[in-house]
This record gives sequence, structure tokens and C-alpha cells, in this order.
Amino acid sequence: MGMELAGKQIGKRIRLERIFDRETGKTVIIPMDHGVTVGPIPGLTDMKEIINQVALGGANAIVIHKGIVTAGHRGGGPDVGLIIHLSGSTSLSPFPNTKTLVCTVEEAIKLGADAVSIHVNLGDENEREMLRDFGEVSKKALDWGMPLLAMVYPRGPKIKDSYDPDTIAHCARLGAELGADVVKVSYTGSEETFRKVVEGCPVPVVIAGGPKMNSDREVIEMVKGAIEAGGAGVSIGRNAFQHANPTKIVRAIAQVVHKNVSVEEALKELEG
Ligand SMILES: CC(=O)[C@@H](O)[C@H](O)C(=O)COP(=O)(O)O
Ligand SMILES: N[C@@H](CC=O)C(=O)O
Repeated sequence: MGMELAGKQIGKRIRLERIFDRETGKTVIIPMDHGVTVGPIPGLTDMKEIINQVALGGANAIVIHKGIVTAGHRGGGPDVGLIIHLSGSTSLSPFPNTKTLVCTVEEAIKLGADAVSIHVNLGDENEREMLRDFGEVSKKALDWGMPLLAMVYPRGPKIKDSYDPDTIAHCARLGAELGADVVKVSYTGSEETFRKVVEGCPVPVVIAGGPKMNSDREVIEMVKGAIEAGGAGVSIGRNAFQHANPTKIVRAIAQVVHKNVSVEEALKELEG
């Protein structure tokens, strides 16, 4: 291995340590990029405040768009890893599932990013463009020693069940094969089926949260299932920032992710 390649790999490793807990090797990521997709939804009005609340709960990293970096930087409080999202699309578009690149790896570096993320929807009519973008971004990320998180979801006319375990395993595997350091996919609904996703993917897998659930128990059970299956953590947005007490729910999730506490213990944390 030449010096140049070794140097790049140490860059990725150092940055990954800012978004993964160094002791547990796991992560609690809170994505807050929804403003681009659906506008200023509840929970994401005051970005400084919500970033502070999830950081106080022990989040390891947040995902935000480039323009929010300045607006959301607190300059105080517990540090939280910064993942800048490179993809965008809106619910207003005739092609809401076609993501386009809205930021570059170089811009993210200038903004202080610890990692970048990209979103690809498999099965979309414009899948080929998103795959081409993915390949180009992963090359740039490797060149710059910048960790890459890939959010890969099955969304398109041929997708009958976007939670089908084999389809989600395909999404995770594609993320790793195209050069992501971490992949984020939907939870398959059970520990047993999610284990197959993890086993089929050579890089860490984290779960997305999905729409706001009806109870804390549902959220915690999902996190527990993912961790028991060998998942590397979570990337949960709405179920964290739309919770009545974001700091508490993030703390409870972090207890499961990093300490593997039981569902009951985590729920007690929420009551306390
Ligand atoms: C806004 C999005 O497009 C989502 O994919 C978001 O980035 C995400 O990571 C998931 O957030 P949840 O609210 O947990 O579904
Ligand atoms: N590391 C930064 C990320 C956001 O600006 C922080 O914790 O404030």
C-alpha cells in the first residue's frame, strides 16, 4: 500500500471516530435533512435548539444540508459529528424519488464535515443517474479521506414491498459494493430478517427510523432488534426530533445502541 493510500485511509478512520463511538464501535445518528424534502416540519424549526437537544441526549452525529451548517452551529454544548448530505429532491417534484446532487465532497470539507451522505433510490426510473452519482461521490470521498454514508431505499414502480428483507439486503449490499463506509436501510421488521441484511453487507449497517411511531416502545423495540441482529446503530430522524422530549428519547436509544440495555430498561430511562 503506497503512502498516499495509507494517508487517505487514516483520514477516513479519524473522521469515522467522530461519528462512531470509539469504545462501542456503534453510532446514534439523527438525520435532520427533511427541510429540503418536505419543508420545515414540526421539530425542525429552530435548528440550533434541536441540534443541542439531540447532542445532550448523546447523539454521535447529525445529518444536515450545507446551508444549515452555519444556521445550526452552536459553538458550545456537547460536540456532535457533522454529516453533510449531498442529495436532494422534494415532495413537490413529479419525480420525488429521483435524488440529485446538491453539494460536493469539497464543499462539505470546507464546511467542516466529519462525513458526507448520499441518498439513492433503487427501482426509480432514474436509478442509473443516481448510481453514476454514487460512483463519482465514492471516488471523491476516497480521494479526500471522507467517510461516506449511503442511504439506499427501494422505491419505484417495480417495488412491491419496500420492507422486503431480500430487497433491503440488496440495497445494503449495493451501498457497500459502490464504496460506502456505512449504509443506512429501513428495518425489516424482525431481528431474524435484519440479521440476513447485516450478514450480506461487508460494511456497518444502520437503520432508518421512518414516520413517527405511536409509542416509545415501538421505537425502542425496533432499535433493540437491529442491534441484536448485529446492526451498527441507528439513523433515526422524526422519531427523535418530533418526540415530546428529544433529549430523553435519544438518550434511551443510545442506551440500547451502546450498552445493549433491555427494552424495559430503556423505557425506564424515558420515564425518569
Ligand atoms: C428526509 C429523508 O429523505 C430521509 O431519508 C432522512 O434523511 C432520513 O434519514 C430518515 O429520517 P426518518 O425521519 O428517521 O425516516
Ligand atoms: N461538531 C459541531 C457540528 C455542528 O456544527 C457541533 O457539535 O456543534
